[in-house]
Parts: sequence; C-alpha cells; structure tokens
Amino acid sequence: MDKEKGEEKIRSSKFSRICVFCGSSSGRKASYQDAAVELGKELVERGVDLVYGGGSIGLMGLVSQAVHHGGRHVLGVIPKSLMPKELTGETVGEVRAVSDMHERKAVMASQADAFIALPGGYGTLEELLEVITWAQLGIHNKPVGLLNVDGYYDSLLSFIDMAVDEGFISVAARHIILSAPSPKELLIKLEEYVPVHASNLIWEVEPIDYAPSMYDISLSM
Ligand SMILES: C/C(=C\CNc1ncnc2c1ncn2[C@@H]1O[C@H](COP(=O)(O)O)[C@@H](O)[C@H]1O)CO
Repeated sequence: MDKEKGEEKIRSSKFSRICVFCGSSSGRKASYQDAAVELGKELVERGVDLVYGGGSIGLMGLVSQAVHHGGRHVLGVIPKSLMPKELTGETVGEVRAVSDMHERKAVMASQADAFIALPGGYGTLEELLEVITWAQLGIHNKPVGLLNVDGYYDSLLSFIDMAVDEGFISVAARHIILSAPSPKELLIKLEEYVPVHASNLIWEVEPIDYAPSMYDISLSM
C-alpha cells in the first residue's frame, strides 16, 4: 500500500523507487524528450518514486518534472559544486547535497530498486556502466534497463555483443542489461527480471544513509 494525496493507493509496481540516468542535454530528436516525459508518467502510473542526478536541465529536467507533477516523490542527488543554479537549473522535489560524484552515485544506487538509462552522453554512460559493473561483481542484484529510444543504444548493444563474442563479457553478464524501445515495455522487463548473475563476494562498505532493498545481496553500497 502506498499513501498518496490522503488516499490509499495500491502500488502497481514491485519497485518503490527507480533511479534514472539521462542526458543533461535534451538531444536533437523530439522523441528523446517525449520518451523522458513518457517515462516519468509511466513511473507515476505505477506509483514509483524517482531518484536522479538532480537539476532541471535536458532530459533530467523533463523526467523529474513529469514525476513531480504527477505527485510522486523526486529525490535529486547533487554534488555541492554543481549546485549553483546556472549549472543545474531549478530542481523539483527533494534535493540532497553530497560532497562529490562518487558519493552521488553511491547514494542514487542505494536509494533505488532498479535503474533505467534514457539517452545521454558521457555522464549517462558512466553511471550506467558502473551499475552494470556492480551487478556483475555482485554488489547489487537490481535490474538495469536501457530505454532504447529510436535505436539510440543499438550501437552500444552491438558493441557489448561483440565483447561477448570476443570473450571479454560472459553470456551471464550480458543478461544483466535489459532494453526496450518504450517505457512501458522496459518496465515490464524490469519487473520480470530474475537475476542470474550471482557472486560469493562479501562487500563490506560503510553504509551511507541506507534503506535496504529487497534486491540487495548484502549491505554493500
Ligand atoms: C557540468 C556542467 C553542467 C552539467 N550539469 C549537470 N547537472 C547535474 N547533473 C549532471 C550534469 N551534467 C552531468 N550530470 C550527471 O551525469 C548525467 C548526465 O550526463 P550526460 O553527460 O549529459 O549524459 C546525469 O545523470 C547526471 O547525474 C557545467 O559545465
């Protein structure tokens, strides 16, 4: 059950909060911007809250505003040095200031039950690849999905398939990445995801303001 606007509302997702990585730019095609808004509305529809990198610029702004206007909680995690408004714009929802980019990623990851990457640039790719690597190492078991709007991630997926063929990524680790062309299809895949990539490693890191999730293997981030 999920309390929303004074009413009891049944959450139609098994996720409480999803982390979205996306461009601080809007991209050239309207379809990228439309997908960011559509993803935000889909999260609202399913009663899912958002954690993201803070800021109102680019696709980050569009997805966060869609979730906030739909009445769901938005948590933006921003390094103090990025907080001046000319860098990130006016952020909606709750803003948590952190000391650096490493802490930002750790907080975003610990606060989410799943990850979605919309189209984006270096920042998005770096955040995406880090959570995939963490899944491979068994630091978490949370689903990771690419919103492959208009085939934006086709060449990345082809590259990863090539890396599997060349023996640098295992077939099991390839299954960590889910992808779909629309938010609805992607969320269904994330909901149905069964982790196959297990690790026996025990991760012992100081927890940072940590709310454990059902997807965590150990208290790890
Ligand atoms: C660095 C400058 C402006 C960028 N402002 C950003 N504000 C908040 N978060 C950001 C910003 N730039 C990157 N991020 C993070 O990386 C991801 C997007 O990066 P991309 O390279 O645009 O894909 C995003 O998820 C944020 O976490 C002033 O020059």
